[in-house]
Amino acid sequence: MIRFERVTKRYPDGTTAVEELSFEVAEGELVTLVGPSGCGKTTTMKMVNRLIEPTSGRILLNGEDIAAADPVELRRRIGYVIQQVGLFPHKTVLENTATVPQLIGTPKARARARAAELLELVGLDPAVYGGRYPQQLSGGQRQRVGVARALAADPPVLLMDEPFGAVDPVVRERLQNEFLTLQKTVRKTILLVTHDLEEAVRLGDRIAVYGHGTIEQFARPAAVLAAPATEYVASFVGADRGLKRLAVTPVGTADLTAPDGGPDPAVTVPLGASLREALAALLQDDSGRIGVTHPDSGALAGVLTPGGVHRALRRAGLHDS
Ligand SMILES: Nc1ncnc2c1ncn2[C@@H]1O[C@H](COP(=O)(O)OP(=O)(O)OP(=O)(O)O)[C@@H](O)[C@H]1O
Repeated sequence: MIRFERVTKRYPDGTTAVEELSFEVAEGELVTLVGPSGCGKTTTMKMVNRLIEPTSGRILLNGEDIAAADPVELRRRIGYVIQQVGLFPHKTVLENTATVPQLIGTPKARARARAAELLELVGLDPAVYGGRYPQQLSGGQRQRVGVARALAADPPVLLMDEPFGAVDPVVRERLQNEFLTLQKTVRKTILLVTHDLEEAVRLGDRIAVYGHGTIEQFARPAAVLAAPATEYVASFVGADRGLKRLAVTPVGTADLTAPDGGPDPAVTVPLGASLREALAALLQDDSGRIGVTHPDSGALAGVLTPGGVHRALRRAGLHDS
C-alpha cells in the first residue's frame, strides 16, 4: 500500500534526515515509527503527503509513484492528524469535522450528517459537543475531533504525528484503546509517529525503530521486545522489555493444560487476553492456576499455570522474530 524504496532526504543545510529508507506498509496495517527526537520520523511521514520532497528514492502508494501525483489530489486520499490538532477556532466541532467533505463538494447536509456519525464514532455525542467551539473542549476531546476530521473524507491512508501527545497519561491510554477499537472497524492504512515506546508497542501491528535517519528494526512489537536486532534497539526498548512483552503477547490454546478434573478455577481470563492480564490474575489467586475461557461462549478452554506463561513467551519469541 505504502512503499518506500531507498528514500533519502537531505535538507538544503546539509542535514541528512533519513538515508536509504526502504519499508512497506500493507493495506489496513498500522505501523508506528518510534525513536528519539530528531531521528527522522516526521520527515519520513511528511514525504508521504509531499509536504516534504525526497532527495532521492521513490515512494509508492498502491503501486503508483507519488512524485507523479498532483499533491492536492494526493492529500485528499491521505488523512493527516497532528498533535496541535489545528482545529479552526471560529468553527464549531461539527463544522470543523465537516470541513473536508464540504471542500470536496459533498452537499452540506450530507457532510454534516457524516460528521455527526464520526463524532459519535470517536466517542463525542454530537448533540452535546457538535455546537461547541474548540476552546470549549478538553485537550483529549480536541484530539478526538482531530481524528474524526481526518476520517471524514474517508481516506484509505492516515498519517498521524504524535496524535495523542498533548494529553495526560491516563487520558492518553484511554484514547489509544478507543482508537484501536475504531481501527478494527475502519481498517485504514496508518503511519503513526511517536517518541513513546509504550505507545508504539500498544498501537502498532509493526514497529519501525529509528536510529539516526535509518530504521534499525522493523518487526512486530513482540519480536522487537523478544529479540532486539541491535545493541541500539536493545537499549532503546530498555531493560524492562520482559515486562513490556507480557502486554503484547496473547494467551493461546497451545499454552494451556487440559482441565485437571479438579474444581473449575475461581479466576478466569478469555483466550487472547494479554499475558500481563493473565499474570495479574495468577497473582490474585493462590492456587497457581487460572482458567482460560472461550471469549464467545465463556466455556473453559483449559488451565494456565506459570509454566504456561513461560511457554507463551518462548513461543512468541520463536514465531515473531
Ligand atoms: N527544514 C529543515 N531544515 C534542516 N534540517 C531539518 C529540517 N527539518 C528537520 N530537520 C532535521 O532533520 C532531522 C530529522 O528531523 P525530524 O523532524 O524528521 O525528526 P523527528 O524524529 O520527527 O524528531 P521529533 O521527534 O523531535 O519531532 C533533525 O536533525 C532535524 O533537525
